[in-house]
Amino acid sequence: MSTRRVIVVGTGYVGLTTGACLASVGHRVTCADIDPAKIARLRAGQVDILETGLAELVSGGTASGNLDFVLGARPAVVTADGPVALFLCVPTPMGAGGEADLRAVESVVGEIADVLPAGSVLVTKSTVPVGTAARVADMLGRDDIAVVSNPEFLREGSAVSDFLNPDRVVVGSDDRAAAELVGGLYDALNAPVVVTDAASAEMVKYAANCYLATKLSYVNAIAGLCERLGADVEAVIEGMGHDPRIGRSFLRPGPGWGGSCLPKDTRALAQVAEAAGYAFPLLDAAIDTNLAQHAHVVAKVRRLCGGALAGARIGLLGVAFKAGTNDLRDSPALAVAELLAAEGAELTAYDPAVNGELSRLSLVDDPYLAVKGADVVVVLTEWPEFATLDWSLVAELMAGQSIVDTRNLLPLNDLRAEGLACHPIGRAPVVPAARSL
Ligand SMILES: NC(=O)c1ccc[n+]([C@@H]2O[C@H](COP(=O)([O-])OP(=O)(O)OC[C@H]3O[C@@H](n4cnc5c(N)ncnc54)[C@H](O)[C@@H]3O)[C@@H](O)[C@H]2O)c1
Ligand SMILES: O=c1ccn([C@@H]2O[C@H](COP(=O)(O)OP(=O)(O)O[C@H]3O[C@H](CO)[C@@H](O)[C@H](O)[C@H]3O)[C@@H](O)[C@H]2O)c(=O)[nH]1
Repeated sequence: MSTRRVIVVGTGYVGLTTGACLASVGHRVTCADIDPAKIARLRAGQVDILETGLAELVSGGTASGNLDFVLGARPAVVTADGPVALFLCVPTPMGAGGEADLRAVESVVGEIADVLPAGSVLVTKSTVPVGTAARVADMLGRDDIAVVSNPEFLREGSAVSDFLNPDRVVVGSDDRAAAELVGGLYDALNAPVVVTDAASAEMVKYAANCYLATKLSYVNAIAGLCERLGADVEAVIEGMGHDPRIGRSFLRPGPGWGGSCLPKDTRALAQVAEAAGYAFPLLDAAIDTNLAQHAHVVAKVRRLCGGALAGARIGLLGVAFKAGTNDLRDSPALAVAELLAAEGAELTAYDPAVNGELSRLSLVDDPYLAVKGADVVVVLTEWPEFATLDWSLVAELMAGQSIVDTRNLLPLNDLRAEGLACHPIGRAPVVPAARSL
């Protein structure tokens, strides 16, 4: 089987990064999307998402002739004059019962089934449950097309760098030659390539994301216990992280994990396990611990407001689900905001990457406007600039003195010096000498 062309369907975080990066290593790539406005903007070199280096790769690819943009998957496929590797990078959001909603995947497969050139490979890069490659092959009904699972592990905010420097490339298919062919598209990246069957490749993605989520729920639970017992989670992480079996990465406590992937993928695997009659209490507990972490942050704020949030003015620093992105999908900051608002708190928020309208809170374009008049300020996203605010000015602007730092980001002694009390996660509060809280 030979493949001359790459087509990427879906130009979001994964699709646009995949298309632009594959073009940058020499492949001839056409990116397709269902959204006409997005295609028009991409043709004009405009990239909507906040990803370092992506706009440059898009303009470089367009200029070199290696990258172009087409409205619709079918029109992109019919222009191909020979076999293609077609990457499905469409959304697989959480369905009503927690399951992965595969309607976009199925819709694209239906759209292209009869026009895919013989000898092509259909690659599922969207995160899809075990068995989807087999189902896609059934839907295609073509024995001249191979289906390969090639899950993606990039993180938002560092998508280009993650894609171009992957820890590994996973390709799975019941047609080994097709899997190797897709693995070969990544040759220029010099990454380890794991070649396996389709079901195992699909499982790798959920196993990895659910492991990461479980690791974070574990560290958040340890942080909660540290608060009760008078230990310092930062020292605990340092002590644990030296053990290479544990590692230092992905061990930061926070307001809970969120984003467009971990919440939906944990729920999807839990749903798959339940449907298979397989008890997976560890995964259920990781999800429940995460919801409890949002509530834990709210309880801290409530306590600092004297036991009731009704009418309290709360300043929020950060609404994105993590620093480096403007993505709000399943943001723990918004989950916390929602709970605070439900108890009657009045919320003003600032995020350096987010503007526009949000329900339940007033979004301002200056951190000092967010803290002005606040009884309590809560840091919810780890933007580095929050660590270097003018604490003297913050103290002057706030109505109260308490800051809840859910990312353990702030310079505790600088805050104390300005008369502010800082309440981190998993470690003792640092309060001004004259005050007792
Ligand atoms: N965001 C991440 O960090 C990340 C990382 C790894 C894997 N994934 C997985 O990759 C998949 C895509 O995620 P994303 O974050 O890139 O999504 P996204 O929402 O950013 O982008 C999806 C794109 O697909 C387009 N689309 C939807 N239906 C279409 C159709 N029928 N035809 C053509 N285009 C269509 C949308 O217009 C949109 O531009 C999901 O399965 C997700 O779980 C995401
Ligand atoms: O030590 C840490 C690391 C992360 N987080 C939080 O965990 C969530 C997820 O963060 P991250 O994994 O960096 O973001 P994503 O971009 O959603 O990436 C995850 O989800 C992607 C989509 O499946 C995968 O491809 C990536 O490998 C996987 O890391 C965010 O709310 C972070 O704030 C912490 O609280 N502490």
